[in-house]
Parts: sequence; C-alpha cells; structure tokens
Amino acid sequence: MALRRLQKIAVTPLNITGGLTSNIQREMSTLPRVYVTRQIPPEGLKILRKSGQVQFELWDSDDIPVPRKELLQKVKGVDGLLCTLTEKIDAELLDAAGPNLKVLSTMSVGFDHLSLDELKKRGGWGTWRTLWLCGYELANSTVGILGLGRIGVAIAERLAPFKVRKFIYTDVAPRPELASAINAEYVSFDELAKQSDFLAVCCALTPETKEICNKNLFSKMKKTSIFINTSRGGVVNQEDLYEALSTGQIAGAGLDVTVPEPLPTNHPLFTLKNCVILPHIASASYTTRDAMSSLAANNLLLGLRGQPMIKELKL
Ligand SMILES: O=C(O)C(=O)CO
Repeated sequence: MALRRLQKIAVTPLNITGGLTSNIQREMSTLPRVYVTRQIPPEGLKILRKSGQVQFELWDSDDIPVPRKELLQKVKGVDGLLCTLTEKIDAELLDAAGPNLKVLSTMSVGFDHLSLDELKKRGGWGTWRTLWLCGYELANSTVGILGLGRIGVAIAERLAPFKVRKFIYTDVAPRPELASAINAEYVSFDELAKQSDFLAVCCALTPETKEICNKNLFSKMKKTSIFINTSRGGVVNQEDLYEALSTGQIAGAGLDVTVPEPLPTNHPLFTLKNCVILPHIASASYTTRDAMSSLAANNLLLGLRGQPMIKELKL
C-alpha cells in the first residue's frame, strides 16, 4: 500500500555515543506510534520519553542493525520512524509502513540511505481513489436532536434542504411548538440513540445532562452513525467517546466543544481519524458575534431600567 501522508523528513547531524541496556522498549498508550531502528544515545530517547507526545518501540542493539525482516514487521502502521544511516528507507519499507507514516527522522547528516524519489512520491495528496475520504449522506437519513431548543430547530432548518428523511428529538418533555416547525418526532433517549444516523447534541450543560453522552448512549448507536456536539464538552464522557470511536462502535464525531477548551493537542481524541475537533468556533461569524454582544448589552440596559429583558434566564 502506498504511503499518502508523509509530511516531514528530518536529517540530524548527531554524533554521540552511549546507549540504554534494556531490550525492546515499549511505552503503551494511545499516542502516535514511533519505531526507533537502533539503540540511539540516551539524550534522544529521553526527549522522546519526556515529550509525552509519542509511544515508541526500539531495536535495542548498538552492535547489529535491526534485521531487515524485523524492520519491515516493526514499521507496520507507525506514525513516525527514527532511523540511522544503516537502514535503507526505500519503496519496500515505505509500503510496509503504510499510510500512517507522517515523519521520517534520520540520526545522520547524510541522506544517501533514503530513496528521495520514493519519499517525494508519498508526500502529497496521492491519487484520487474511489472511496477516498467518503462519508455518509444526509439525504434519506434520520437526524436526531438531543435537547430541542432554538439551536436544534435552527440546525434542522439548515439540514432540511439536504433531504433529511426524518427529524427526531428527545428532551425532558415533548416541545410541540418547536417540533412542529421542523416536523420532528418526539422519541425516548434510547430511540434517539438507536434511530439517529446523525445525532446532534444541542442541550444545555446542567447537573442532569453532565456526561449524558456516555457508553450507554454510544453502545445503542449504529456503527454508521455520526455524533455531533456543539453544546458543551461536559455533556460528553470523552473516555467513552474515544472508546466508541476507536472500536468502531460509531462511525465518527464532530466536536466544536470539549473539556478542556481548547483540547490539548496531545489528547487521545486527536489521534483518531474519525474525529474532527474545532476550538469552539461554531458561532464564530462577525454577524453572530455582533448580534450576541448587542443582545447582551441591551439586556443589561433593560435590566438596569427595571424593564423586561429580551432574553432572561428564569432562575
Ligand atoms: O453562546 C454560547 O454559549 C456559545 O457557546 C457560543 O458559541
């Protein structure tokens, strides 16, 4: 299989001796996987370890280079490869590594052991493929809304032209006045999970909704369904979401909100190909932010004058 997403190649003019004495080193986590092809001097290993950014495995010998057969096995699916000048990085090796490989770093100033043509070939988008970056269609789908308020209705109005077959929603009680505007059917929480092809969370974060989206919800969803959260990160149990996405329990997630915000770039959710994360920007248009600031200012002035506010949170 061809490598499609090679992003960086680094050459390193290091000349340090020394090393670790243990056999294969393995740090298990959900972080990007790196293979280190040689017992490199401890400073480099310390940097990798301390970074908290990667899990790595090491061929722990300074005397003999990793046998080619072993190397071809070990590089399968890695995100990064740290090699030395004794490893030939050619088409066979890059194919064995596969499409996850993003960075190749060599502990050498010379780069004659790297097949530059093969590396270049794998640096761009690659060729168009029939199922490349395919997703699921809104047409004929069932869209579920968890918490139907003005935002849920506005989302449904925007999705309807894509020929959604059916809108369903759940809330503490049916909300017929809002639901009628989008022809949405009230269902139970379980039915919402079971039927939704796209499930959009639009509820407020309250003690009742905290982590309401957890393994109980995800385990009832279809394997082809997409989970969307634009409300608050706290309504989701992120460990359960990670589990559901990484095991294929659900097909994908789009998150505008997370805990914390912004989500640290080494968070396990960022390692998933089926999770798109934004830094809370769903309302980030000049018009919307102007409207939000005007509303807040007008509410304040009305309140100070003792008049009814345009939007008042009933306590
Ligand atoms: O207004 C809010 O509460 C927001 O989350 C803005 O995106």
